[in-house]
Amino acid sequence: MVQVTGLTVRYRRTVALDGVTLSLGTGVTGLLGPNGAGKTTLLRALATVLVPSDGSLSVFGRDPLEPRSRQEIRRRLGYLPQAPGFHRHFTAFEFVDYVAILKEHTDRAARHEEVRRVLDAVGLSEVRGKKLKALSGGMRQRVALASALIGDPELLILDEPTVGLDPEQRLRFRELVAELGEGRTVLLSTHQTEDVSALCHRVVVLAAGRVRYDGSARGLGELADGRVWFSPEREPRAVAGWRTGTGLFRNIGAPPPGAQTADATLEDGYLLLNSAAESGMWPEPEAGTRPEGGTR
Ligand SMILES: Nc1ncnc2c1ncn2[C@@H]1O[C@H](COP(=O)(O)OP(=O)(O)OP(=O)(O)O)[C@@H](O)[C@H]1O
Repeated sequence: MVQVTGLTVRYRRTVALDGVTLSLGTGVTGLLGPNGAGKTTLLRALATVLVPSDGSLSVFGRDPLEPRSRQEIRRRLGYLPQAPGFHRHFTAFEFVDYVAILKEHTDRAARHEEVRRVLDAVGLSEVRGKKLKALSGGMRQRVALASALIGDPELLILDEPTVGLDPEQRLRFRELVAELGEGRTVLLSTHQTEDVSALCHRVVVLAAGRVRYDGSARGLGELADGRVWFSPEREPRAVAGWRTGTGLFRNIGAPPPGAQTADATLEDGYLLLNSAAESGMWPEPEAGTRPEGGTR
């Protein structure tokens, strides 16, 4: 569905993506990475909003640099940007309808039916006549998701879609994305490791514009197997650690002899990967390869 090869994006002197190679197929893939890792840049390149400096990109087997292909790709993908601009005086219906018009849905009756369908899919049928300025942040986020669903896209690109959602809304959102991932390709960029654990069969971790991990969600957690332990005091040998509610420190890294290790989570694996790579304690994988333990 999507093939990215040696993708490089530079903004003046900043190298936002540095030779990223990956492919995406059906299902939900999580994209994790610290601030500034290049996640949004990768998503924008895939959504054909941004032209890469180097490397190649193929979406639905087409090259987005070619104008006709780009148009075709845009018709078949849904993109939820990080900070979608809202026209506050539009109603939810008018906003999604406006996006549908931009997506060239010209038949008015069919378009309105599609707008009702996507608003229903995100659970907003009841408030479709309300102005966006009167909706909560979480509801507005769902309006944005609804507009990304116009035309039932085969590829969905979601940039931090759960920001500002309360736990119940996040749960609903997870259900919806899990459903959408059946038979579609969904790329979900997020800082929420719980969302990735709950939703994604596969995870790509970016840092400083490079792929640090590309493999199963379980495999990312497994990187921290035997490397998580509790201690009464802060542990200088831990690459990451914090005091928990019980007063004990939860540490990630190389445990001292005799330490009782705890079950590792995906977040532990992610933190270990980032912290260890930053401190040079973890061998940095080549772009597009998986570190040991990362199985698909
Ligand atoms: N339009 C731009 N002009 C100049 N530099 C940019 C631009 N957009 C992004 N960058 C830089 O490129 C790098 C990657 O940014 P990007 O927004 O892709 O990261 P991110 O992983 O999405 O971060 P976050 O998690 O904070 O959203 C950063 O160093 C950022 O400052």
